[in-house]
Amino acid sequence: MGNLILDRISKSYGERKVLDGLGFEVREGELFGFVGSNGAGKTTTMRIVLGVLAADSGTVSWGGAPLDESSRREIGYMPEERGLYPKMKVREQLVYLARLRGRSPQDARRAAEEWMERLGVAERGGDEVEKLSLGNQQRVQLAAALVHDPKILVLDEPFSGLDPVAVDVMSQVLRDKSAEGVPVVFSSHQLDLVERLCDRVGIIRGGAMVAVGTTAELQEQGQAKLLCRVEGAPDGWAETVPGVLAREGDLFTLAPGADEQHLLRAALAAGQVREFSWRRPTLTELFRDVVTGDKA
Ligand SMILES: Nc1ncnc2c1ncn2[C@@H]1O[C@H](COP(=O)(O)OP(=O)(O)OP(=O)(O)O)[C@@H](O)[C@H]1O
Repeated sequence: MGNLILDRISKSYGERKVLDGLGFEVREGELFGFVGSNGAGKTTTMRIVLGVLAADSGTVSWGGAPLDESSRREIGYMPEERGLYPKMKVREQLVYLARLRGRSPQDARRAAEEWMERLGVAERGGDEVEKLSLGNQQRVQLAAALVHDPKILVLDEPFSGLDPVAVDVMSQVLRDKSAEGVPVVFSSHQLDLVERLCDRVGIIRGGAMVAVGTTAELQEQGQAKLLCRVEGAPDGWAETVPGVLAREGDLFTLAPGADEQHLLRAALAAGQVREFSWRRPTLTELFRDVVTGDKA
């Protein structure tokens, strides 16, 4: 196995620089969430890892050696523009893809059956891909990424459009693959899911990584807020409390070093205090801060 390392990747389309010295590492056995706004460069990055696109500069290595044609065969890839043959039957297609990556006919057939079963599309094995619903096509697409027993997984928005049951199935498969030691990187706009699932998260903005770490590490960098819920308080009760910088509903942002006891005392004086606790920012809040530039 080994770590997947992207180092100072740059890529321009004509005059337009899309990736600007991007670097990050997906460790073996790690589930890494790759997030960023539309057009930030996620798909471009993944296609460079795959070798479908060439970077202008920078390197991609795995286990200490640059990725080459042979090591790229060990990647399981789920492209954003799903790449199945619509007229080919599900089972045939999976066997074909596994064979293409060098698996024996028996291994390819066995793996196709196993993954169809695991991903809940076994009864559709004899159907043409185009006859499946989009969500089921996506399950087949994941099977296609897994059928050759990849040592690296790169998945472009694997969760988009899936129903909650399929999200759970997909999540468990990714967890299991990473538990086997495979570095798994996937992009997603579903940040609650990324927060729940990933060991580490990288946020890309303007073609560069602006934050990388575990959710807890990123939360350390974000500003904690105070949740203060008071019943029966008049509007504007907190307006003159020292140290309060901003308020959104029951959430208060305090000035650095401000004493939260001022707010508590004011709240007790204003009404019935039902909740009073510090709250770390969610990944969605951190993401907003980072992509709008507040913490970049
Ligand atoms: N073949 C191309 N020619 C010119 N520009 C391109 C090409 N492919 C992508 N781009 C541009 O590169 C930028 C990055 O695109 P990319 O698809 O990598 O973003 P993304 O982060 O995957 O976005 P999304 O979340 O919307 O999928 C975009 O501005 C896009 O318009």
